[in-house]
Amino acid sequence: MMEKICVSVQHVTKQFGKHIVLRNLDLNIKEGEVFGLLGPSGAGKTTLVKELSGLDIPTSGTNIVLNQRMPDLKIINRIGYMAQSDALYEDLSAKENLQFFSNLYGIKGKRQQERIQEVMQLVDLTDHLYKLVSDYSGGMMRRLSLAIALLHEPELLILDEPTVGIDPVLRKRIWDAFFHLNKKGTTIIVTTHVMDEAEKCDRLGLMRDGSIIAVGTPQELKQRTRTASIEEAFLAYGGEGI
Ligand SMILES: Nc1ncnc2c1ncn2[C@@H]1O[C@H](COP(=O)(O)OP(=O)(O)OP(=O)(O)O)[C@@H](O)[C@H]1O
Repeated sequence: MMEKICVSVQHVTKQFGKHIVLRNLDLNIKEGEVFGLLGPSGAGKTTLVKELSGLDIPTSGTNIVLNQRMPDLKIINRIGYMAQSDALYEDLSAKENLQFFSNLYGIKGKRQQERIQEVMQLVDLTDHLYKLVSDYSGGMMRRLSLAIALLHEPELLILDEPTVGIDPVLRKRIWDAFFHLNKKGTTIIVTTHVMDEAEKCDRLGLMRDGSIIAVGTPQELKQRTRTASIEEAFLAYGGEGI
């Protein structure tokens, strides 16, 4: 079977003034995979996923997402993006936040009510639907952000450190939700520092200092470097530790 490409990063460079943040990156992400971007703080992960989400543009090179050159408004509607910091209206309830974003996506009426129920169930916040977001804990806010990213049933879900500040039990629950969506066909790109999360990905791109230093399944990366863990593999590829 021919594997379809969901994301193609082609010779992408990003500079902020003299500072080169992405160095001539090339990367293909396949449809239906869970792809992890792993690297230390400052490696350029957020910069890359922002471009893939259509929120930023490269200085040079091309990002193709779902067969279109980004940024592209039609494609943005087919992507769910969860940023590192939560973009929520804290003086509104969770439900009002969900309604607001549903309206932005053009999800209305009965369908809106159904989707709100579905996504809140998925992130296990059904009991807190009417609570003001200002009364939510940090972990609850992260889950609400995830629920919002899922409202319009995106084909591609881009998650920037989705489980930061979330305890292990909830982290597992959130990853279960990712796998559930992935089984139904959603492609997932996730940035992480967390090794056990990296191990859960189908493939990983190891990033350091604006470059992708290796790509492969967790198994491949360990085998190629004859190491026992992703962390050691990262070091063997010339990473400086995460
Ligand atoms: N708007 C900006 N202007 C100037 N420099 C920026 C800007 N955005 C990012 N950078 C720089 O780009 C580099 C890469 O940042 P980026 O957030 O992409 O890294 P990261 O791998 O996602 O790190 P983290 O895990 O901490 O989020 C950093 O050195 C950062 O300071």
